[in-house]
Amino acid sequence: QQDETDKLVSSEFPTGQEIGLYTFEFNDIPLDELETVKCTITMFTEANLLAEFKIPLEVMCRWTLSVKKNYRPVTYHNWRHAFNVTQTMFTILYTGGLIKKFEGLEVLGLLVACLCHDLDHRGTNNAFQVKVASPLAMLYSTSVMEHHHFDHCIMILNSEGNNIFQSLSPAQYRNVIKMLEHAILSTDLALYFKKRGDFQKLVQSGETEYQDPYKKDLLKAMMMTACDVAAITKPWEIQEKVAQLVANEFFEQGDKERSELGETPMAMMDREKKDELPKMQVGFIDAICLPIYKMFAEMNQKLSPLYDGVLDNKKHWQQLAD
Ligand SMILES: CCCCn1ccc(=O)c2c(N)nc(-c3ccccc3)cc21
Ligand SMILES: [Zn+2]
Repeated sequence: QQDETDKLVSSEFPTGQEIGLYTFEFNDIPLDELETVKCTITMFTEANLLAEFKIPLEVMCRWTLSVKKNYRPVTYHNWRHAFNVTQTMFTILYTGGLIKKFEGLEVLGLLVACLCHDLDHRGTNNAFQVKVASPLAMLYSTSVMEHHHFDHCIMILNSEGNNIFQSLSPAQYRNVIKMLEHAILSTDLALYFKKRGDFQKLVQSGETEYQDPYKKDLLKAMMMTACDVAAITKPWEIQEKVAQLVANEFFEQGDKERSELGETPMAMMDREKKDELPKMQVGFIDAICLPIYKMFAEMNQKLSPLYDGVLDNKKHWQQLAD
């Protein structure tokens, strides 16, 4: 652990421009693991967070390596998913123009929340935890996995030499931890459905400031969801690969439901219905994706590349479904 951190601290870091960090079409696939770690540190550096919050580079490197290590090598909900979600948040802020609505501490909270939002994911969803009465389901009654992801995030911050918040004042520390909990819990899609009606009203009312605490929290929650499913907005060559990863992880859960529970899994998780994937993709896009990216595009036209990306992918999936 120490030598890995030392090597990273003394290595060369790419600039955001060089690696396309500011584009919605960013593609992690050509990058190796070490490059994804360096890109993560470049995001925090170029957001001026290491300087503003006096985060020693060594602590930043050690913490980033710890976060990566605490993602399991599952098919979809792995380190690369967290890395991609974080890069999307970075681009929504800096290229999408939302940065001017937030203080530095909020930007720190949002990027840390993205990187940690699926920590220690087992490749199975909340319903599965409850069905198998997993230890996590015994701990938390709602948003089971999301509570665990937050808990795991705190555990890493409390580990020796991993506290990137070490220079924060007690008030700042309390504030950023509260923001982490809110942001990570809001990645439970069940909460997105509850909240998006209110966000829709806000966007339609022409709200542009989002400075009122309630409005700002609602915007942050919607930003977390927009980043969490952003793979659906990527160029088709990337989207079709990621969709297969998501489907395969669903199928692996379906296999467990058959073998461990003797249950027939829902269609989305039933590999025997894999030829229905294109139709299910269209359903997923219509139900979850188009609404949220349409709202963001209406809020700020600099965010329309996300909406355009989903529309393009819907066409591809529609053709495959016909
Ligand atoms: C755990 C939630 C994952 C949500 N998700 C995030 C990003 C994506 O790109 C995609 C995707 N392309 N497809 C699906 C999907 C697959 C099979 C049936 C229904 C939906 C989900 C998805
Ligand atoms: Zn996620």
